[in-house]
Amino acid sequence: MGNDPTTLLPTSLRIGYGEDSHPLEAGRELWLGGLRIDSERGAVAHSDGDVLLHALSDALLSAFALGDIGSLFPDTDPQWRGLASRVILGAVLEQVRAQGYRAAQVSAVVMLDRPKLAPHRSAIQQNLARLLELPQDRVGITCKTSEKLAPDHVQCRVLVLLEPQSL
Ligand SMILES: Nc1ccn([C@@H]2O[C@H](COP(=O)(O)O)[C@@H](O)[C@H]2O)c(=O)n1
Ligand SMILES: C[C@@]1(CO)OP(=O)(O)OP(=O)(O)OC[C@H]1O
Repeated sequence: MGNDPTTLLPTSLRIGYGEDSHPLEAGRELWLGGLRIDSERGAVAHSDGDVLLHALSDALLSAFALGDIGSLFPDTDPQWRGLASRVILGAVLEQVRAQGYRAAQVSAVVMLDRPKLAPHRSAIQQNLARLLELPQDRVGITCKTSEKLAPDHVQCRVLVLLEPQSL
């Protein structure tokens, strides 16, 4: 590896993992990855209930042991009611930048029985890539049904790899 400053030392990489889930209810909006998805039911939440942005934000915070989005935006605080989750992600990305890092790759699994998400995958991927300033092929989105094990919930798991801004 020598003294080449561009050499990628394994210890300079960070990894973060996050999860989120919300119950589904008729008359609520369904937000995923910063986009509103046409659906008969949406997430019951204090904010817009975007499980993908919540799990991603928690994964980014976890990479630096910075707590979780509930500590930054407590759901007991009325000022965060109806909060757009892109605001949460924006605040978290500021913290990531303050550590001298940026996202390098994201891998997300969204679990939802209905509606079908595959038709929205590319739009969600594109929006996440834009928010994270990443090429689209660095944002993987897997859509899964729960096989009717959790028909009344939307869930998400996210793994994120981070690299120093200096690379
Ligand atoms: N809400 C969803 C869930 C899944 N899909 C797509 O359906 C395929 C099969 O899903 P399984 O859970 O049975 O593995 C898979 O290709 C998913 O992309 C979907 O579009 N929307
Ligand atoms: C985002 C916050 C704050 O509005 O509330 P919710 O929308 O209920 O979502 P959750 O995933 O429980 O995350 C933490 C919260 O404090």
